[in-house]
Amino acid sequence: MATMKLKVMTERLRTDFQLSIITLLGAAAIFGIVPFAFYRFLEHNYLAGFTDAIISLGIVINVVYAWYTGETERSGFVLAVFCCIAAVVISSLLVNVGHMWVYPVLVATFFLTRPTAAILLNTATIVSIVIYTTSLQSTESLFAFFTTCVVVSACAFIFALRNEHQREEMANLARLDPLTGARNRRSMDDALKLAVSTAERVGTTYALVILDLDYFKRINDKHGHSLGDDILIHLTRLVDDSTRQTDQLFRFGGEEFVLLMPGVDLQGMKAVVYSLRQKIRYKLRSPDSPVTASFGAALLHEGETWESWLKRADDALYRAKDAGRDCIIIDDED
Ligand SMILES: Nc1nc2c(ncn2[C@@H]2O[C@H](COP(=O)(O)OP(=O)(O)OP(=O)(O)O)[C@@H](O)[C@H]2O)c(=O)[nH]1
Repeated sequence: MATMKLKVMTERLRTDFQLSIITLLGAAAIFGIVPFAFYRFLEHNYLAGFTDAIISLGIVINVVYAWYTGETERSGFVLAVFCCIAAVVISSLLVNVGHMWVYPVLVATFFLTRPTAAILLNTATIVSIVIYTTSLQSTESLFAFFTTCVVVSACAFIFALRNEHQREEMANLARLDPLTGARNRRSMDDALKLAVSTAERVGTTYALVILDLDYFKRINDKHGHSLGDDILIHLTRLVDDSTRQTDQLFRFGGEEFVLLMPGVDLQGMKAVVYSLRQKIRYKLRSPDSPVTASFGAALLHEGETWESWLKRADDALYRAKDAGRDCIIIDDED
């Protein structure tokens, strides 16, 4: 049981970047601040000791909240605000050393919350410390403090931005087909599962269309793979431009695509499929002939699993191929 829980926690840390950052910064803050809280009490500086204790408690509550609710965005923002306030309070309480705590806080804000919010929080923190702290009296020390804070914030900003960009790219690589930019098979499985659970919960209707280009092997063999690739890319654009923003296109296999459409009934599904067939016929061309596609379509039935829904659409596609290609079979019309 304990091993199972540990496994789940490790998996959450591995897959949820924001949660791992909140936990890591939380742990670092606790290990860094708690010894100081004891030290302040021992030297009878009770105000600073209580402040350190309250800061540690606030951080722990925030980390627990993030783990318990999964609301890491809100928790990260609250933690960033809390750490900034703590840095200002500690700077004004501990003359000479207090303002040193601001540096890790200025870095942490960029990892806890969005860049714009972090910039605003850092600016407010730096200005408040310059106003309230008594240890920065000379113009030189004020200037040095201000400059180092800006340099630290700028470095953290650039690093956090690059990090976010790389994470987005990696997420896209895991989700998208590299040739066409359509979503890949893995995200299709997730989307179909989500569609089935949404239909059960709120009763949304869903349509599924599988389309497969006809005699694509001949096009490849006759005109080369790179022309085949261009046709696949063009097809993806054509379907994207012809469908709603809420519709999702997935590359199911080589020249086979799946279109998932929420909020669509039988008439709506037929209208989309017939119009797609026309557009493919007239807009996709190999050098010597038009390109055509066969379609299998099915509406999601009540209580049905996503696997059986996909199979009905796939069976309809096979019947469309058997019927001579360039053909549409709607499963729900049988
Ligand atoms: N250019 C290109 N071709 C691909 C890609 N993926 C798969 N294919 C080709 O798609 C062709 C699919 O051939 P088949 O499964 O026989 O299908 P088909 O020729 O379209 O015949 P029907 O579907 O029965 O009409 C094969 O020649 C594959 O090499 C790709 O990414 N790019």
